[in-house]
Amino acid sequence: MSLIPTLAETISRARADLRMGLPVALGDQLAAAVETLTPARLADLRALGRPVLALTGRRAETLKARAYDGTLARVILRPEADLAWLRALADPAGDLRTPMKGPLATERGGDVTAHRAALALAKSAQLLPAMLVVAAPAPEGLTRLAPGPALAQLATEAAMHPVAAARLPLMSAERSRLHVFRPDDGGEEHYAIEIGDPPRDAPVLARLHSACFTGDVLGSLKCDCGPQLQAALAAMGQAGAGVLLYLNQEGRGIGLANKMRAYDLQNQGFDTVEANHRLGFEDDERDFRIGAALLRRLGFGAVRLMTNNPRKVAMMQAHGIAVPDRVPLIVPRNPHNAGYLDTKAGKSGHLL
Ligand SMILES: Nc1nc2c(ncn2[C@@H]2O[C@H](COP(=O)(O)OP(=O)(O)OP(=O)(O)O)[C@@H](O)[C@H]2O)c(=O)[nH]1
Ligand SMILES: [Zn+2]
Repeated sequence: MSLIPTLAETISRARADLRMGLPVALGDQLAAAVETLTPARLADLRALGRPVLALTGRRAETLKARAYDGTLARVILRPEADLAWLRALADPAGDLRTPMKGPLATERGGDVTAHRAALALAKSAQLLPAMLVVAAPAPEGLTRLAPGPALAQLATEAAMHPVAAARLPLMSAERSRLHVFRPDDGGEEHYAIEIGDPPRDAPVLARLHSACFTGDVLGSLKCDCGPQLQAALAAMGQAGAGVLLYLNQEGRGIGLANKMRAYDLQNQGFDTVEANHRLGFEDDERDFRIGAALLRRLGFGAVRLMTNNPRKVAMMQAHGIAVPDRVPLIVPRNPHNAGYLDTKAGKSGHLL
């Protein structure tokens, strides 16, 4: 029956629920995001059973909590644990000011599929990956998911559909078209800027640009995104042909709010990679299959990829796009981005 939501559609609802502060049912567990939880909902969840706080292994490492499940830790709540305590475990902003939150006891053994699904959902909703999970039947009206299939679906590539396209003359290239793509799972829209009329049977000059509101729009000096965006468009304009994908994966996939949390940690002395880890994220949470899918949808099978990031090259190749050529995209350093560029070169393997 086509009017019943599909698994992908139900996941989209679950994302929206978590962002609103509503718990979702994952099999026989209820899961709520600590970031959006209210005192009333915390009290009601506690009344249903014995909740644990699911954290990523990254966050657990900073908190010195044992992650018995590898990339996941389940912190046991003490009787006096309140929302402020949970928030302090979820959000590293106050780690240096109030370092002693523990010692934290963590659970071992048992099935953690629901906890893993809960953390994957939090990340895909661009919330802090800290989820309160309690074994309890779902009250009427909550979104329900089977945790195993939900996890598998989250790892599945959403089909991207072209929605609209129009001519858009740019300063760097007058003959340009902007295409808008929409995934079938209610996720973010992404854009392709096609410059000139690149032939489909030859490698196209291409850039996979990840959204950076601060760099692209505001001209932030902290990163190299704005100048890279302009330089890529200028090079394509000069060459007379190219394709720039503008992927809405702000902050390497963690979203602008979490990126600002990461910047706050960077102001406390951590580098860009450490900041992501302290928040509970991997250094790069982007899904590069989207870029490959868009290139394919536009008819391109081979690219001359403008990037300094060898991972992007490897990801394109792994997802069926040939990369016969890598074109470096070096932009000027300034006192604010020097540390960031050094970390990308030193820790993330960028060729700068
Ligand atoms: N989490 C996080 N994201 C950042 C930070 N600085 C910039 N970004 C994001 O990083 C992304 C920029 O990466 P890109 O320039 O597309 O790619 P790259 O991996 O640096 O590789 P290149 O192709 O060589 O530029 C954007 O989504 C930015 O919002 C940071 O300190 N923390
Ligand atoms: Zn940036």
